[in-house]
Amino acid sequence: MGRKFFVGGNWKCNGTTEDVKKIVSTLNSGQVPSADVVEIVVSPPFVFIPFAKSELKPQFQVAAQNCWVKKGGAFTGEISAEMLVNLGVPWVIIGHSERRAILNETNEFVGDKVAYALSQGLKVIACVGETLEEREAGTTMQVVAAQTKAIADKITSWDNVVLAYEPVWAIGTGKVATPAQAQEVHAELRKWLETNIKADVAASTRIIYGGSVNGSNCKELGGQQDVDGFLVGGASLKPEFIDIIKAAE
Ligand SMILES: O=C(COP(=O)(O)O)NO
Repeated sequence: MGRKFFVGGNWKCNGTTEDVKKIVSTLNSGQVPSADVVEIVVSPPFVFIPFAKSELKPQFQVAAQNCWVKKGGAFTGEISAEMLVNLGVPWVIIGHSERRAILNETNEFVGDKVAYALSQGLKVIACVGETLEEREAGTTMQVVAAQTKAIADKITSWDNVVLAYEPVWAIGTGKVATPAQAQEVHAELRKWLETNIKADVAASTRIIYGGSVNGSNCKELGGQQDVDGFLVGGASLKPEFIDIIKAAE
């Protein structure tokens, strides 16, 4: 398979300058596996990106949590992909369920954002995931396939895309998906890529899980054949994030 394990930390809308200094210090002093074993990307709020990027050890890459859908300009409040590239930020998270739900980001808008970010040279963590209602209705795969298709329809290469499956009902709830639930959807997503894109894209694309990952559940989740890592929220703000990264071993 040869997919390098990938652990992302999504700090969301959290932190003060003091908090960030503490998190950076904890990460820099953590004993993590080597860069040929695990790829680590932490995603501070925009305002802390320059500090975090300058203070973190090189093994900790930095991501933005979003970027605008086209070239910058008269879009008050937005941050453009060009600005992130100019800052030397290599990654961006796009399509997080909180943005889909709260800011009504549609599948097509997310697809356009992923395409534009890639076109500017950014690497993208693209998020998909179903709500509890959608899972209980038995429509999980239809939902995440439609979300993935909306991205696939707009891009020409998956080389710089990591797909994050984050069931909405597991985000911030403590109700983590079981390893079997995660593996089932990851395997279906990989099959979707094989059927609709190309076999080598399916084999090489990292599909990571997010939703209440912590130091206790990460090992079993990460041991699933099609779980290539995590996108961690709450626990990425705590020292246990180092333990989660070690699940790569
Ligand atoms: O939203 C998440 C997961 O958040 P939690 O780990 O806090 O469930 N990742 O992007």
